[in-house]
Amino acid sequence: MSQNVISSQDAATPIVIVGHVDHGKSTLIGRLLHDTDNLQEGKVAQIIESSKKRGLKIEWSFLLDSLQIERDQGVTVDSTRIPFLLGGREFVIVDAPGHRQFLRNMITGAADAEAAVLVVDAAEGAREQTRRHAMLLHLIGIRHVIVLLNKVDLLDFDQKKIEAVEQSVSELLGKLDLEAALFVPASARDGDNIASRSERMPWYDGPTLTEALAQVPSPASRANLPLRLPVQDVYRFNDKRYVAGRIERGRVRVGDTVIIGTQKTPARIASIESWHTAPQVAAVAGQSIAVTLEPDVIPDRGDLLHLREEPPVEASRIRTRLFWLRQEPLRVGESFKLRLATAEHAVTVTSIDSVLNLDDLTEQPGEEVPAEGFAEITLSASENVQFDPFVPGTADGRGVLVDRQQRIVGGAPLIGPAAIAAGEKVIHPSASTVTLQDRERIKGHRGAVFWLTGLSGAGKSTLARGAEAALFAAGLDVTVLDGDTLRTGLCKDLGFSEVDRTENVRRAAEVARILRDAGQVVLVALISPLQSDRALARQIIGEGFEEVFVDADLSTCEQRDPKGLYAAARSGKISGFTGIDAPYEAPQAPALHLKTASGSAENVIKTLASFVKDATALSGAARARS
Ligand SMILES: Nc1ncnc2c1ncn2[C@@H]1O[C@H](COP(=O)(O)OS(=O)(=O)O)[C@@H](OP(=O)(O)O)[C@H]1O
Ligand SMILES: Nc1ncnc2c1ncn2[C@@H]1O[C@H](COP(=O)(O)OP(=O)(O)O)[C@@H](O)[C@H]1O
Repeated sequence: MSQNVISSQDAATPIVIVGHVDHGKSTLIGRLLHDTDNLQEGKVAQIIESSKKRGLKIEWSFLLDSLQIERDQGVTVDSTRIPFLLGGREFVIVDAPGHRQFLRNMITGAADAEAAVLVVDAAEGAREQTRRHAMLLHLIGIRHVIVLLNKVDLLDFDQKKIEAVEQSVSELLGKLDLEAALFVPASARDGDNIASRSERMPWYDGPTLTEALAQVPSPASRANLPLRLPVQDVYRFNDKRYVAGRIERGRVRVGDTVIIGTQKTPARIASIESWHTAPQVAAVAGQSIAVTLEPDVIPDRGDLLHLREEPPVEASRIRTRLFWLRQEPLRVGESFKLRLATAEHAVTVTSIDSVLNLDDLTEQPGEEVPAEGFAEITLSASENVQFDPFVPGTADGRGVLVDRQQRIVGGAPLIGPAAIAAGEKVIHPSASTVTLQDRERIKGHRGAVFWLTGLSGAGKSTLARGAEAALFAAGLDVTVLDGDTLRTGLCKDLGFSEVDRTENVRRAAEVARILRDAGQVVLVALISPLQSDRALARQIIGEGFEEVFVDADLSTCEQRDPKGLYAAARSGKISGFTGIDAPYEAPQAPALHLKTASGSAENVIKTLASFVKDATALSGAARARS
């Protein structure tokens, strides 16, 4: 390599350690760090001291408790990363506290590993979590699995017994389509076959754990992969235009012709520069550089620079794995930004293809992805997206979904282009480029839905219309969706059967959601008698749904009978009337409870209007921006 070629650093090899509770994971980590001389001075004394206090010999698992837990910012949770050196090679132990956190960390890139140690108590054999962890390793795409058969002292180091356990674990892994690279019989507590060969198992001639780790292939050198240089910034300096970015993979040389983004403009690399160095002739993966181009084309932030012969995948419909982080479930039709390296693309979820049940790890078709759910979905982008399909342990295809408030709502590794199946109903909802913040700034308040529920005659329409007038006068953009009004148009095909009422609620909720997304304050006045229907409305609307109980008892409503409907129901002229011969389920915990059986409507209208005003007020920071 010539002097003025910038080289990338060799990365540490991340190893994830998993195992059923009590099978000895923590003890193994403690023992491994100790036997490989990776413990800071004083740590061993500390462990001996705490073990003594509890009347134990040496309890290596105490080490984990005393190690500093690193919590990365953002989406990272409970990720413990412990660096250690083995024969001059750097490793990082990624501790996986529970399968959900493990999955979350792996998907969002917080814990990246290509190799795993699966700890199995040899006396107990594979247990439920062993199966789950193995399945997750398979799902994540971990290729190199070392099975540590721990606590073999409990089997008296007996070759036959140990080989029988090996056989049964091997069968289990086989069923999950996972193959163990190695089985190491060991006792983590005593140190047998961890960093030194056990004298108590002369029959075993395979590697110790540290020898097995040394055999784990190093992370592939990214410098030898096809060039990917995502544009981070374009700026002018001294009359020259510089295109800046970090080389994700591959290498670039002065004189190379690169292709820029989906517009596919070719340009020659005229020079390569980086901070505090003389101009370079070449640079490789891991380096942040600025290049000048000939001709002087202007790429956009997020454009991928690559070589013509080695293009990335390009697609607007993308099969995507998803780990869903938002509390409210994900549904088809929702729009997000897909953040991929420096690029951001507007995307919409066009289908939820399968949802993984985290309890039994079966994949099933699903209508929605629950919080912390794992699924395969199809994303459709408003333009072509360039990417390399997801590979564990690399930055490839590692998308993240971001909502309108710039919060990360899901890890979304991109798997590949999604084919259109024969007969499939293909929809491509478009995503708005007007942000919620823009709308709030213009309107001076938040969008939200206030869902008024109550018996016929309880006062829903009176209160909603009264509050509408007051709020409008106060400058709010407010709309009322009233049952009777909707039933003269959008819902005129619906009656009052349970199915029709559910559909009525669904349509009203969908309309309310659109209006809320447009920044409006929406007052919905529907009997919506069933809890389950109101739960559906809450789910459709998501954030900004407030349930308001308009509460008057049946006899008051019947006395009022403003439309003569109770009389008609009592005399049998209409059937299935709410409160008479159809159910009404009162809300259990409404955001606002308005009692309307006595007192004037005006006072209640004031209460409702002021509740709405408070709930839709912008925060100080948002007001300051507007
Ligand atoms: N069988 C039966 N049960 C209840 N209500 C009936 C029925 N038949 C007609 N109406 C009139 O329809 C209005 C209720 O419509 P909604 O759309 O609010 O009802 S629902 O949410 O679908 O249950 C309701 O209006 P409100 O009095 O404003 O609630 C009635 O005027
Ligand atoms: N405190 C109150 N709040 C709301 N309405 C009241 C109140 N007191 C009396 N009313 C009367 O009750 C009737 C409620 O009818 P309406 O608003 O159509 O109910 P709903 O839409 O729930 O069927 C109206 O005639 C209204 O004037």
